[in-house]
Amino acid sequence: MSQTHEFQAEVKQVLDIVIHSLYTDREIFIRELVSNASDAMEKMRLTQLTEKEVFDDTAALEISITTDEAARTLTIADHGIGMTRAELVENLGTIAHSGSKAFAAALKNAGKQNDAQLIGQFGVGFYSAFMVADKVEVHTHSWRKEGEHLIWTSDGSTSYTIDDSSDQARGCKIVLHLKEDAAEFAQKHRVKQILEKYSNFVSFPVMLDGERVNTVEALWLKSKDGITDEQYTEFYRFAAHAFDEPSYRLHFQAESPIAINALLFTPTQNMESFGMGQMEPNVGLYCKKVLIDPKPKKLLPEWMRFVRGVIDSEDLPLNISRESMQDSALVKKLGDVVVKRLLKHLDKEAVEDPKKYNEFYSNFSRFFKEGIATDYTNRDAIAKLLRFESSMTEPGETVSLSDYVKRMKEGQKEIYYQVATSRSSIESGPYVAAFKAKGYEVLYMFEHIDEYVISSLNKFEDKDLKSVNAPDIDLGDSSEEGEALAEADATSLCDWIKERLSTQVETVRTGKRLVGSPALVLTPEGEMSPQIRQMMKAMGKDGDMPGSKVIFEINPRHPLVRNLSGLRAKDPETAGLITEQILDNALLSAGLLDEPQRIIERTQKLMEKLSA
Ligand SMILES: Nc1ncnc2c1ncn2[C@@H]1O[C@H](COP(=O)(O)OP(=O)(O)OP(=O)(O)O)[C@@H](O)[C@H]1O
Repeated sequence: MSQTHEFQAEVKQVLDIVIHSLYTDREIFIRELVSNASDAMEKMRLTQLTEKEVFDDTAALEISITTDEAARTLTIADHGIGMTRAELVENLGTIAHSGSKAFAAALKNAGKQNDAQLIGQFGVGFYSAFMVADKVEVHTHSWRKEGEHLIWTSDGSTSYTIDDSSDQARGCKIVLHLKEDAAEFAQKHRVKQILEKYSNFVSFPVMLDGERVNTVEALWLKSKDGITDEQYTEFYRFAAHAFDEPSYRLHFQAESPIAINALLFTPTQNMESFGMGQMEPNVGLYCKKVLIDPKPKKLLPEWMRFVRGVIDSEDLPLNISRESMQDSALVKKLGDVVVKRLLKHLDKEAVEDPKKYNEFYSNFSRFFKEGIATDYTNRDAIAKLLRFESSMTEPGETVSLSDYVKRMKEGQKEIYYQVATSRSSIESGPYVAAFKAKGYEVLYMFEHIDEYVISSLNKFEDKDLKSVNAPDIDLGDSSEEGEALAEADATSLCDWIKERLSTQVETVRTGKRLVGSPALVLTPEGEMSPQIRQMMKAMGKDGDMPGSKVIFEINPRHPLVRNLSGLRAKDPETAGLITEQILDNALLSAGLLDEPQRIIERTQKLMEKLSA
């Protein structure tokens, strides 16, 4: 029965670009199709361990590639799991997989001129066949006995058809009818040259026109000395279906507490930053070269989902089912060892080449912060990998918590930080000046989640992490010069302010930590901090937040405050307006000013008075 289906809209868009853009590196389609064939056979190998009823059970697990120059075709056949009718529709008619999803998302944000570049960055999996072919046939039979022999055909325009096929084998046979300008891919020597780059990573025989082109070897089991950087990169791209360069790699063997051969990579590009939702875990679990699970969920902690690669352990029982594997103590131990090694490795790399690490970190910091909040076991090691700007760094440069602690001043007991939207809002605000005056470094954090992350971390190397706007910080007397209000005057001014602003402030007091600014506000202990409030607001949850009162600290040395003390007897109305304005300025600096429009009216009044 012949059926015609329309491609999903996103697929049409992707295909349109694949077909029409002048992409220079077209040969990658072979890597994509061979890697799909290899994936399908890895899945088959697993299925055979648990399923008794398998169609065409004796078919050899190998990839056969055939070239036909006269017919201008290239055929890639495997005996993997194949596809049912529904799977054909789902897998080849919609954007189901991560690479193309990210590509489609990036397309939305990019101008037309970048299309070709974009394909280079993401890859489009199966659809890359249409870069070189004007017709693609997929003959397939699923491993399920009740499946049908089917042929999927398309010219890559708007639709595809599914017909019955006379082909009798399990798996997929993909026939590419090559475009005139892609005739080279029907030449055996050309295809061989391409296959040589990575066919050795395929753990099944790869046959080209009946001749074996690969020696099956698992790169991760080889000694590091015999592997070049190019081979590592090719492997990363092949195994992770990636198109970027790996940023870091870790290749190690260990015997105890458990036998491990691991080869791990971190990407350069953060796919989640393209607005395409969460990545799946992507480190395959093997036992003696046999894939047990391509995407094991509980092997590495969830926040490490950006890591790619392979973990192989001969201690794992081969017939372990995926479900019981996830809860196995052995797998947990395996994960623990690998995570520790990887965190240590990143820490070492970060110290050796801070510039490179900073670049990596700027793309992946979100994952590390998620790790701090969710991965209690590894929290301290992850904390070493965090980086922040600070009062002692140039804009854009960062410091680690370890370096912060190393350069803490004598007598300084805590690690100080401030969360705000930008460096300039921190530096023009009233909080940091007193810390700077004492020579204490303040970490600058620019994301709302930082507050939450830091409160989960709480301590680093036994030092408390403390926000500069915590109410209980005592820096001793500040070094600011200048005459202060007499204590009695200051107390009576505080009482007067408290009375006027009682709906907004809980306490009014003179503060020692103020340098150069007239006042600041602090959030009382136990109240929601400004950053958490903003986070709630951003999530639309501010409706049920109680309006909280603040602690208002005034600077008895500041001329404005000293003048105010006298003015309140002479001209209470102006003094009142000025006091309200000082409070609003302080609330604004703290990110707590909810009704900024009231400032306009008040400054208007003040200006009228001034100009009279
Ligand atoms: N040879 C094959 N045998 C069985 N299924 C296949 C084969 N080739 C492709 N598929 C199915 O089609 C889907 C889409 O393939 P495609 O290459 O576009 O993406 P992918 O390999 O899943 O994703 P990515 O390249 O991002 O890892 C695959 O996930 C798989 O389910």
